[in-house]
Amino acid sequence: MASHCWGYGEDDGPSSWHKGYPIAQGNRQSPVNIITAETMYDSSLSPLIVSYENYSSISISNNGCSVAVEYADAEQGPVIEGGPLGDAYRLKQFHFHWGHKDCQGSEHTVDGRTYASELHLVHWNASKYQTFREAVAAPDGLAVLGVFLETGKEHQGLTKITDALSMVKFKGSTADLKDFNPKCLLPRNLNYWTYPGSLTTPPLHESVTWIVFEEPIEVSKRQMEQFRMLLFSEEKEDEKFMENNFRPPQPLNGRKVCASYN
Ligand SMILES: CCCCCOc1ccc(S(N)(=O)=O)cc1
Ligand SMILES: [Zn+2]
Repeated sequence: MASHCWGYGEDDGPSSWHKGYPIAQGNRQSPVNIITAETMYDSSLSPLIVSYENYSSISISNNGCSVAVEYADAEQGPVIEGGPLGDAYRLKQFHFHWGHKDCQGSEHTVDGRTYASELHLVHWNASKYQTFREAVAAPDGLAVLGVFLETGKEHQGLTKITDALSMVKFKGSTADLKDFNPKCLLPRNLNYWTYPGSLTTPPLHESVTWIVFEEPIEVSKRQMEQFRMLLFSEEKEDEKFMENNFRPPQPLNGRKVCASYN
């Protein structure tokens, strides 16, 4: 499989990714099902420090498998540290995974429960590596914050994103999106689970320290519908709605999921 001919369809979906990316069958793949009774409270986990004050978002784009908001690569940019992290990790982009309907769409699951969507805030270890591309393949290269989305009341902060989706309907489209503060997308309670894993899309590098928040954020059904009007396809191609762009849970292979709270 040449690069970028993977997808979420019948023939190019997650069950066939191993043909082009053998690491798909590796021993620290993501996402996983988090079995809460088997998580381990780790008192040595310090609180997660989220320093998103100096954010400068640049654009929102449809890359054919999700919709992503990119951040400027600046020394004093938004970073996270603490928790399971030994270094400061800089925010590169955030994106979402969602379903055809509200009862499925998340990548991680909790005791088998799926959520309508899952937000990934992707950070790279700028203390140790020079670029994102270098970090993306290193075992301590990335840290991704996972936030579950469930349907309920409208998410005020998210409306700036959901109202911009119509501008990036087609694969390959990009629009300006300045000054979006990602902090508003985090849940109130920052209790989290953490475990060593991978990218959940090709190239599936085993380079991610996952930090998944227990508390979901609420978004409206209308906001979920706005994600589902995005297309996997380009302007000239047959219309294929972007939905069910999630990988199912992968084997833990003996990995322990640690909890930041007791
Ligand atoms: C060599 C360039 C790799 C670009 C791909 O980067 C990714 C892919 C997946 C994720 S996710 N769903 O695990 O958060 C985060 C970043
Ligand atoms: Zn993702």
